[in-house]
This record gives sequence, C-alpha cells and structure tokens, in this order.
Amino acid sequence: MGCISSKRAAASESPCFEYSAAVAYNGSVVLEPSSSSLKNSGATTTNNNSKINRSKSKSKSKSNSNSSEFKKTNSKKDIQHQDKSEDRSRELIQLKKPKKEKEGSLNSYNSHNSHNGGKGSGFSFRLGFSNRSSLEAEQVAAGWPSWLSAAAGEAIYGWVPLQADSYEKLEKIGQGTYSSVFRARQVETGRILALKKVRFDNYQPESIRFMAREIMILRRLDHPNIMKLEGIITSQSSSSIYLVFEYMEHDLAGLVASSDIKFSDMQIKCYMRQLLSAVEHCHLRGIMHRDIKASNILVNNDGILKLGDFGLANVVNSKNKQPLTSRVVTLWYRPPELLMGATEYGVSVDLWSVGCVFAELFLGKPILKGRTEVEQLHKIFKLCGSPPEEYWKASKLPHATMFKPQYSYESSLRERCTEFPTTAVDMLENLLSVEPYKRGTASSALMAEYFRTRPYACDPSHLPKYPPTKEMDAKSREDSQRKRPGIRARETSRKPRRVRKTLQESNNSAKLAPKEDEQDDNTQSARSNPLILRAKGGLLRRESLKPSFDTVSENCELNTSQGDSTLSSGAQISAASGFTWAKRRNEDGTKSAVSDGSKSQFSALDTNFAKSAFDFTRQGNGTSKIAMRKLRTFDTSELCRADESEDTGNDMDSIDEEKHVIEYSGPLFSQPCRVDEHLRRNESHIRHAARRSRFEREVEPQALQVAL
Ligand SMILES: Nc1ncnc2c1ncn2[C@@H]1O[C@H](COP(=O)(O)OP(=O)(O)OP(=O)(O)O)[C@@H](O)[C@H]1O
Repeated sequence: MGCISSKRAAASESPCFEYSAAVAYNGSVVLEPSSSSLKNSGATTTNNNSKINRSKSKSKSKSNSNSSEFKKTNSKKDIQHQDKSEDRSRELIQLKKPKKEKEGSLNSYNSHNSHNGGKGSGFSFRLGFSNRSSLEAEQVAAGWPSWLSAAAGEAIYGWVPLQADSYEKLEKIGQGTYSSVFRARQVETGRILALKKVRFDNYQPESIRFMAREIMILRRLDHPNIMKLEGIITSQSSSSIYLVFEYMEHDLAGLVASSDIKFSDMQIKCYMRQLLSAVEHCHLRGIMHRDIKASNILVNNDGILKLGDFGLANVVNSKNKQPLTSRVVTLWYRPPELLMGATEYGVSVDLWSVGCVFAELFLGKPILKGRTEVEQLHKIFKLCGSPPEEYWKASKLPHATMFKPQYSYESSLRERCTEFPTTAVDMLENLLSVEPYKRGTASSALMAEYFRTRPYACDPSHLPKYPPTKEMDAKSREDSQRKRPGIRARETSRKPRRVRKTLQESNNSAKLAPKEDEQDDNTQSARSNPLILRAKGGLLRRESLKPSFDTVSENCELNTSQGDSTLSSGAQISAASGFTWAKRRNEDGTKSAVSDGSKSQFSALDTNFAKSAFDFTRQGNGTSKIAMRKLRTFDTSELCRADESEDTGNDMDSIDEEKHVIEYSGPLFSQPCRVDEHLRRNESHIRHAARRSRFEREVEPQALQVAL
C-alpha cells in the first residue's frame, strides 16, 4: 500500500511518477510485443520465464506448487501465449491483462503523462487486481520473496522466479558499482549465461525500487542489440537477486584496451551501426540510458553488439518536467550540459556518450579523460570548442556562469582526428556538439554519410573472434604488469582501465560531495558530506559513488559490504544462495585470477581512498580545500599517467608544502571570469601532487632499505 500511496503523491515526485508510467507503458507495450519485436527476441533469446510460464500453463507443475497456485489465481483468460505458432511459443510469454485494462492502458499512460498520475490510477487498478495485497500474495505464492513483491511488484509482474539450483555458477566476469557478474551454466541445457548479482539493501524499499526500475526498463526493451533480461533468480527465502542474461564474451572497454586489437574502419562502422540501432530503439521507446560507455557495450563471438547495464536508465517524459539528476553518466562520457548541472535534459545525453565511444574506437583510448568535473568540461571546450556568446546568454544551466570560459575556444576536433575518415569526423562533430539539439538523433546518425560511404560496415559475423576480453581482464592484465619487478607502471602500454575506474570513482566521490563544492562555499555542508564521513570512518560505500537517479535530491544508499564479502573470491558463495557452486576452477585448473584481481583492485581502491582521509578546510575566499593528509597512499601518479601526454607547465607555487594541502579542483569560483586561471592551477596542482607521489614511492623505499 505504501507504494500505491506514494504513487498517488507522485504527480509532484519524479521517481514514483516515472515508475507508474513505466508500469502502464509496460502494460501496453511489453506485455503485448509487436510482431517485429517478437521476431527479434525469438531470433536471439530463449526466455526462461517463458519456459516456466508455458509449462505451468500447460500442465500442473511437478516441482513448484507455488507456481501452480500462481497459475490458478490468474484465470486462463489472463494467461496466454503471445502466439500459438511453434516459433512464437518460444517467445517471452507474459500474463495478459484483462480486456478492460487493456483498453485503458494507454489512457492510463497518457493520463500520467498529462500530470494526472494521482487520479484513481493506483497500481492495483491498472494491473487488474482487486488490491495490492492480493497481488503480493500471488507473487509470494509464485515463489518471489515478499520483500521484493512488496517493494517492486510491478517489476516482476507476470513472471515467476528461476530456481538457483538450475544454474552452476562459474567464475566472476565483471564487477560493477552495483553488481558482480558471473558466468554460469544452465544445468539442464549446458547453456552458458551471465548472472548479474545486484547488490541492494533489502530492508530499504528505495534501493529495491532502483533495481526494479532496471528490470522494468529491460523488460520494456526488445532489440537484438540490447541485452535481454531472460529471467530473475531468487526464492522466497533468498535475500539476493540474480538477473539472468545471455553470456557475452567481450565488452568494448576490454577490446579497446587490448594492445593486440586495432579495429579497421569497417569494423568500427559495424559496431557503431549496432550501437546506434540499440540507442535508437531505446529512444523510440522513451528510454534514455544515461550510462553509455565502452564497458557497458557487450560483444559476443558472433560479432553481435549489445547495449547493457540499464541501472541508470530512465523514462523520458517530455510533458512532465520533473527535475532529473545531473549526476548520471560516467565522467569521461558525460555531456557538458550535465557537467553544468542540467536537470532538464533528454535523450541527447546518450548521443554525446555515443560520440565518446565512437572516438574511442578509433583512438584506442577514451578521448576525454578529465579527472574532475571542471577539468572534464575544460577538455570538452578545448576539443569541441566553447559555445557562442548567445548560448551563455540564453543558458539556464545552474552552473553556466561559473563554467563560462574567459576566452572562447575554437574546436580542435578535426586536428585531433586527422586520421579518421572525413565522414567519421563529420558524424563525430555532430555527436560531440556542446549544444544538445545539434547532436541530432540516433536515427539521423544511422543515416549519416559515414554509413553510406566505403568501406561499408562489415557483417557482424565477419568480425574477428577474440579471446574473451572484458574491462576486468584488461584491469587484471594491467595489474599484473604493474606488479612485475622492474617495470614501472608508467611504462605499461595501455593503461587506463584501472586508472579510469580509480579516477572516476575518486572523481565521483569528490563530486558527490553533495555539490557543496559546486554550489556554495559553505564549509558546514562540506563537512556533512556523506562521502567524507565514510572516508573518515574507514569505510567507503562504493554505491554512493554512482549517482542515484530521478531527482536531484534523491539519494540511494546501498550497502556494498554484503556483496563484497559473499562474492569476493569467486570461489565461494553463501550456502543460502542455493547455487550449485562449480568446484572446477578455470580451464587450466588455476583459480580465477580475474576474480581475485578484481577484488584486490576494489579493496585497494577503497582502502586507499579511505586512508587518504580527505578533509575539507575552509579558505578565506570561500574556496574549498582538501587536506591530503596521506598523500602517499593516494596513487595520484595514476591520475597523472592517464593524461600525461597533454600535460605541460610547471606552476607549483600555490601548493602548501608544509601541510600537504592541495586546492581542490571543484568549481567553487568566487569570480566566474577566472575559470581559465583556476583550471590551469588545478591541472598544475594535480601534476605536482602526482610527481610528489611518484617521487616518494620511488625514492623512499630505497632510503628505507639503506636505513635497515
Ligand atoms: N551478459 C553479460 N555477459 C558477459 N559479461 C557481462 C554481461 N553483463 C555484464 N558483464 C560484465 O560485467 C561488467 C559489469 O556489468 P554491469 O555494467 O551491468 O554492472 P554495473 O554494476 O551496472 O556496472 P557499472 O558500475 O560499471 O555501471 C560489464 O562491464 C561486463 O564486462
């Protein structure tokens, strides 16, 4: 009931409003997929839920009495196959809404759009249930945990959970902010799948609802270039959730970081066509992804690319202008309007990120690697040019005045991309337009000259087959290289994966200091920064580094520690999960270096960050400063390496040598017109800190040896 009432109040609150809209949309679109989407999904996936639903609708279930009860409570009229033909019977089979509901569904959606979400449009009405508790009871009877049904009944509507013991969990293959991803084998069929264990605190309905949003959005999308959610593993007694996906051998971050791989023009075109098709599908369905980056773009051995990780995705709602958070999209892929604090934006944020990925495919490394938000924006202006005076005059972006550079920058994109084909630079220039409306759409990009000139995109099946390559593998490779004696980290050929994560997380950390660094000079608010408090307490809750979605004020507090402790080694899992845990390790009999590597990276990151014990101190001019008390533990050399090719200059004079105080690069400008100077100082401070750190690491151990 809590959810219903919060939805009633949702006319003025974005999260629940959008949630409701998604449900209604879900009702009219996902539950009744178009024939084209059926075709798509049928060609590529087999939905395990559909199997279960189908078998349950055909006969009394042998094994799961809960599920048969679920079936019973929904009359035959309510449950039907999407199609009777043999082909279609393999499709996702969903519960069909009662007729009345069906007719009303679009109206319901529209009424939400027209800001009428509160009027008698409670969830139970729309889904045709007499009341919410009856839905919950049915879902629990179907095997769902009650906490999940209570907080996110909409997301699992019409599905039954998959059984954990039907899967054999293999090694860990990915580590995200909110999740760990495992390779797994379906016991019955031997099929290899990916299981994404989502971390959340199941005592916090809010965090469950965030996860539910990802599920609902995934269910709403159906395209060969978008990761299809095949089902959810959980049980009544379980406190965890695994999302089941098709297994993909690679992600683009891993491929790009591999020194053996250099994409040809036709391969890049092939990837870009698939990526843009995925993005087009999302946008046409009213979804913005808000976290497009190389590591969220998966590729399988058939050359098929799929966009994944919809954890930050949201529903576009052009009519209802609820403010959205600007703290989405990973820093290097984040468009300028978000860096300047936009809370009204649309799908064009994704096109900027697509532009960044496009350039990365050519360059073999990310194109805009800022260390802080202010530096990111500076790099953007240097590359893409700063917008004209009229833009600044008309801009309502919260931080536009602060970020306006003193002098305007000309675009240097063409000079930077001399080796790209001309048509590629033309498309890139559009995608990387500082002004969002100039970016065009995914559909217009797909029609760009670039795709119509030779060499044409190759067929995905003609793409080379690579050994499994993930962002995580790239990080592990880099780690082991770094650990080899005599090899200095800076000598590694391709580095930025781990560096990037470190950068992003530390940046985000700083940035998530609830914008006091950007908005005011109030030390009090800086002190109340949850991240700082956590760092002081020696515990960094990683989830907080990834922004919550929906509204600016919304805060998603998820607890990571549980996920880390149960999944750290990749070699064990709590018995409660019910998984058949693979005793066998890697093919060569060794323990998975990948999972270990990942764990150590994350632990190191957390500890380093916590140890560095940042502390804000107030400056007379209102500038926030961070005292880096333990500069040595903060691996700033990584920051420097990530960008050393561009760094010159030697301005060290404003570093407080005595206290190791470094001016924080956050955009606390007392005088907006001095932004350029501030940026220069910021860069030189970071360089100096990095040099100092490197010097101390290289010189001090020797000194120590001598002393011993
Ligand atoms: N279906 C899949 N098959 C193979 N690997 C996958 C699959 N899904 C995800 N991965 C791997 O796991 C990593 C993390 O997954 P994902 O991005 O979904 O998690 P996340 O917690 O949302 O991550 P992030 O914080 O980076 O956004 C991916 O970068 C990818 O390498």
